[in-house]
Formats: sequence, structure tokens, C-alpha cells
Amino acid sequence: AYGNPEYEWSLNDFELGKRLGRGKFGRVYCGREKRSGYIVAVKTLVKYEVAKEKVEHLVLREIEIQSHLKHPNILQLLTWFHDDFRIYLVLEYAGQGELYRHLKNSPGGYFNEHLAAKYLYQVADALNYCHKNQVIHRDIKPENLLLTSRGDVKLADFGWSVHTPSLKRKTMCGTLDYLPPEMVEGRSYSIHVDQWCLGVLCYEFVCGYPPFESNSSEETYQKIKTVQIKFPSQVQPGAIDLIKKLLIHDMTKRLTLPEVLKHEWVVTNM
Ligand SMILES: O=C(O)Cn1ncc2ncnc(NCCc3cnc(NC(=O)Nc4cccc(Cl)c4)s3)c21
Repeated sequence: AYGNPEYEWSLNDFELGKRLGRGKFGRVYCGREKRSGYIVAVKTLVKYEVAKEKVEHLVLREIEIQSHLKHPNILQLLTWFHDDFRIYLVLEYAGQGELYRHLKNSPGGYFNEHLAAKYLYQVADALNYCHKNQVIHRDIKPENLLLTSRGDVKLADFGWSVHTPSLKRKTMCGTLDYLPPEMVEGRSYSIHVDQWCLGVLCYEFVCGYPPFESNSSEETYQKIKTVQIKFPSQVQPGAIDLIKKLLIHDMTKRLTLPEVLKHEWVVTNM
């Protein structure tokens, strides 16, 4: 059946198991494809809610973008289908779930240099692949990273990704911590957004919290615009060097993704 691209998938092809998590628009279940026994994750999106929040175009764009991306560190959208009430995204299953939980459960709440460098390398590799395919993810944060049973990172949730170049404003939702200055200042943005987010991600990996975290949105904006960064004592000089070369206000001066993949701290610690 699945060899044939015309095959019409439906919920009948799957047995849904335990619930893995819940997002704003629906739930995620572990599932098994009946004929092959293949284990998947099934993300359900309630049509009524998707329509109410006017994000239909985002779901369709995600499906369009995801169906052209294939990379070991990108969570594969295997197929999708819908019924009267829901849209179903059939995804690769990441056996160790959200990376965020692993970060919070690490000693001190931060990753050791080896894990931080390994995960950062894999995210940078996935982003580099996206950029080569004219896709900006735009929502890089620990919550959107999953871990396979073998401990490899999978970049997930392309619900906010766009084809470059894009002038579309991203409506403010979720954490502001990862927004780059050009988005905070409402200017247009480009693939350089992902480089900034990678810097914020690296900081959070080695510190356990994001660099511009504050008690109010205003204060967070201020710190982002002026790029005020302080490092706790446990952070190695190599990691500080990398983070400082990514969290630069002038987007054209940020380290490129290929340069991140060759950075000395990454290469020696991963
Ligand atoms: O993460 C968990 O909760 C648990 N978990 N644990 C293991 C595991 N293995 C695979 N996937 C999981 N979760 C689904 C990850 C997603 C991938 N792609 C998405 N796309 C999306 O949500 N799009 C979307 C939603 C709402 C609106 C719009 Cl516009 C777009 S969500 C897993």
C-alpha cells in the first residue's frame, strides 16, 4: 500500500496508543501502522480550532515544506490525512521525546559540554539543510527539538517555517526569549533569524536558561535590542566565543551555519 503514492491513508490504517503530549491545537499520540507494525507519532489538529485561529495556511505550508525536506535531524512528516473534524499529521516517532525535559532533568539544569556541542551540531546541520532548501524554521527552541531513542536530535514543528525571503510578521505567541532584534524591532528578516536562535539555544544548553530571560516582556525586549549577555561561571570560554559570534545585533555579522559546524568548541566537544 505505502509504496503506491496514490494510496489514501486514513485513521483505519493506525492503532493509536498512549498520548505523548498536547499542543494548542490538538494532541499527539504514539501510533502503530497496522500492516507494517511501524511505530509513528500522530499529531491531531482540530479543524474547528485551526479555522478559529486562522492558521489553516500555516498547516498547509507546513505540509508543503515538510514533504520536501529529508534530513537525519529533521522530524519527517511521513503522511497526512483528514476527516470531518481533524487533520492528522503522521510523523516519525522520537523515542526520547522533548529535548526540553532532558535539559531540565540534567544536573544543574544544563547540558555538559559534550551533549551541548553534539545537539548544537545536529540542529545547525538541520538548519543548514533547511536554508539550502530556502526554508527558515523561525521557531528554534528546546520545546521544538525532540530526541530519538538513539539520542539524536530531530528538529520538529515546522508550523511557523516559511520559504525565504519572507516579510511576514510572526504573531507574538509563546516565548519572546528567542526573538532576534530584527523581529523585535518589526523589521524584515531572513535566514539570519535562525543563526540568532541557534545562539540563544546554545546559551540555554550550557546555562539552563535563555540569555535575555526577564520578569517582563519589556525588559526582555530591551535586553535583546541591546544584546546584554552575562555568563555563569561554569560556561567554557569556547562556548562563550561561539555564543558571542551568533548573538550579534547586525544580522550580517553573525557566524554562518557552515562556520558553526566548524567552530573549534563544537568540533572538539561533540
Ligand atoms: O512533542 C510531543 O508532544 C511529544 N512527542 N514525543 C515523541 C514524539 N515524536 C514525534 N512527534 C512528537 N510530537 C509532535 C511534534 C510535532 C511535529 N510537527 C508538528 N507540527 C505541528 O504541530 N504543526 C502545527 C500545529 C498547530 C498549528 C500549526 Cl499551523 C501547525 S508537532 C513527539
